[in-house]
Amino acid sequence: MSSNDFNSSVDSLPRSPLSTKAVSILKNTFTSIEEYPILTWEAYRQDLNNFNHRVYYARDLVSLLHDYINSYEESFRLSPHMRLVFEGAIRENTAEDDPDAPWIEVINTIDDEPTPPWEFYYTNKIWLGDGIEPSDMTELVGCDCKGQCDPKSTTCSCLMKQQEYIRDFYTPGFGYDYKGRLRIPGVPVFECNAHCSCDDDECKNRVVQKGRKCSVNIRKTPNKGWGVFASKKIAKGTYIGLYSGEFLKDDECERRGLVYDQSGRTYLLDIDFYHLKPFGDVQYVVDAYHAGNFTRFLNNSCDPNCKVNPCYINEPDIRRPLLALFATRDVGIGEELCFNYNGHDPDNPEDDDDLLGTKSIKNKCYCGAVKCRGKCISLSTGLSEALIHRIYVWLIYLYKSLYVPL
Ligand SMILES: C[S@@+](CC[C@H](N)C(=O)[O-])C[C@H]1O[C@@H](n2cnc3c(N)ncnc32)[C@H](O)[C@@H]1O
Repeated sequence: MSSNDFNSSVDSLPRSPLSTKAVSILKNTFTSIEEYPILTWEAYRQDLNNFNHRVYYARDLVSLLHDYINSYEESFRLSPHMRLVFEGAIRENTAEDDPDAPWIEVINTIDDEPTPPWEFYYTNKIWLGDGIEPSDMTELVGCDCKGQCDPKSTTCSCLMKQQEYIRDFYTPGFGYDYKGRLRIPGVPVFECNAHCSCDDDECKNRVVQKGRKCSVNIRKTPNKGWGVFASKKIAKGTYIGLYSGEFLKDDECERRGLVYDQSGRTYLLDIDFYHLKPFGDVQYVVDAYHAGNFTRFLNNSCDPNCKVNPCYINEPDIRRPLLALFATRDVGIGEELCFNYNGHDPDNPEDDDDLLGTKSIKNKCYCGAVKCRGKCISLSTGLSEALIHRIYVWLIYLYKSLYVPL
């Protein structure tokens, strides 16, 4: 069976109708020298017809591969060869968007299960659920920089956008340092996007969109199901992966949550960040149950080494960030990658109230951390770490402004 069979219905390409705004811009796309038209980037990029912003709808997700495998008897499904099929499916489904990412091995030294359950479509993409509109690309603003974007620029519109959120932290610049590592965990990151004129290869403000560089494996744990482990050292601030899956409205998530609660296993991750508080309660959720990548196997820890960070690329709507995982400290070879499902700071005792107040799954937590709270709840992305950092910066600022040398 050709592997393309499994991907065949994935091409839901919307032909976005040209808005009045875009049509009027189109007329200005060409200037000319004598009778020869000159196409300018400034005009070109504003014509939506020139971009192939592909949209993926959850209704187009395919389950052919796992239906096929699950139709066989257990002896076939539990054959050790299935491991290679699983690893191959990962490579196959990410070849287009993550071609340089290191191979992900599936390892089980605990029991005979060769792979995690065949219950999801492996993907790095976001699949829009029912009632979710595609991003309004007419609103996407790109910068006019040439070559690399400069973190000291006074004109880069992506930097200006980033500054709106990073200014509080008294550390001007992009969300990433020159090595592409996240500078302040929890602060939303605004990467350069498809409408920017900077150089895709050179610009340092493009990290998540370049894909995974770190080496990880999916390994069975003794009492938490499957987990994700570092195959090589991972430096603090390194991008780990995108929490991909179905992008849903919160009401659909509530409905699914009831079902998942029965099984004691959930892959629902709320889009719940401090900068979205003005919009009220959680509006969107990513569900990695039916579609997702290795990040769906990251387990909860009360002393985590990773964190979910909001990241914007080709998305003008502030309520719809991507959920990007980053290492929050240096991670050694063989160490399990985990984040705190509640997004809470493990050093903050007040977080216990929230933990007890939640209505979602409460499993016994097997994270093994010295400061383990004993309970593991549903996934959420709250950001107390960023707030603590902000308070810390304010205190330094206050101290500096009050300090009068003798
Ligand atoms: C997002 S999944 C993580 C991957 C999961 N271990 C698997 O095998 O598919 C979340 C589920 O993993 C389990 N889990 C995650 N962290 C845990 C922990 N620290 N202790 C116990 N169970 C955990 C819970 O069943 C939880 O609902």
